[in-house]
Amino acid sequence: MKAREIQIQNHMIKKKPYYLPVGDEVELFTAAYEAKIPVLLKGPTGTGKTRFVEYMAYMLGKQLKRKKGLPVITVACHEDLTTTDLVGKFLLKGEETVWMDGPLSTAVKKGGICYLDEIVEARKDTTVIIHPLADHRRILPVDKKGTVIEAHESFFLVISYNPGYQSIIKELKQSTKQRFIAINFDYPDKEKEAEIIAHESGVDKKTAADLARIGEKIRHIEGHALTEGASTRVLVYAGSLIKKGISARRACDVSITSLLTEEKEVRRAINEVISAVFPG
Ligand SMILES: Nc1ncnc2c1ncn2[C@@H]1O[C@H](COP(=O)(O)OP(=O)(O)OP(=O)(O)O)[C@@H](O)[C@H]1O
Repeated sequence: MKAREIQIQNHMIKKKPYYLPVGDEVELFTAAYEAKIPVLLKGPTGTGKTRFVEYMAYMLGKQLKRKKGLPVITVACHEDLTTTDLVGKFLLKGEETVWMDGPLSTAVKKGGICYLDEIVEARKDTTVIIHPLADHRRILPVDKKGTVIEAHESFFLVISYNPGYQSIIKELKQSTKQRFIAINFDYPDKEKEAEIIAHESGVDKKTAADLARIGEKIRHIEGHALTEGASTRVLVYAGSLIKKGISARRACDVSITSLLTEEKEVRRAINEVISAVFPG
């Protein structure tokens, strides 16, 4: 079998991740976890979805009295992702054929959160594999072995997608979507975003508030010119560079302006926003 690359991260969240709730997402996720209803996180890039999953894994693990939180297995989905990548395959080892679990079957057996990032990128025949796992059955059929795995008590399925990128062809099937509850992620308000920037980058409160103001203003030109506004992530990056001694204008240039668009007019508009907040 041809070697395939699949991006997986499997880790225990040992330290409490910093996460600032922006709405009722913590309560919703906790209730869904307890009711065993899988969760779909929807929202633009860099708005804290991954951080939130890590935070919830830590918090729910504590609730379950697990010292190190729940493990999180993250799979970055792409269009070549197959059910074999997720569920597992037989491998030839010397004379023997051995079975190797995929990330999904590992999480289903051992428990913890399986986070399928950008699920909509995967082909529809791959996504349907999660259907029996995502409803009351909580089972994963392993066709190649002719077996079925019952999900571990603590297994929890979380998927994410960014509606902004998607064409109609790439929409999730209704039969997939309607097995989840959807929690919407968006940019936090200015005050909360400034708090996040200050915490994550270490800049002082005033600089963090200025960066948050830039973020908000750029998002207002978004509708006309940009596919997506400046995310909290890029504002944190700008803050981190400022903290390292780069001038505020230059930091914003390399972490915000140069990334958001190639269009001169739009860049000019972004630069105006930045220079109004950080004049020279
Ligand atoms: N509510 C929040 N609390 C704490 N940090 C946040 C929050 N929102 C955003 N961040 C910061 O923004 C960064 C990016 O967030 P994250 O990687 O979770 O985004 P994402 O929504 O998963 O993005 P993508 O869709 O591209 O994977 C985080 O590393 C963190 O520094």
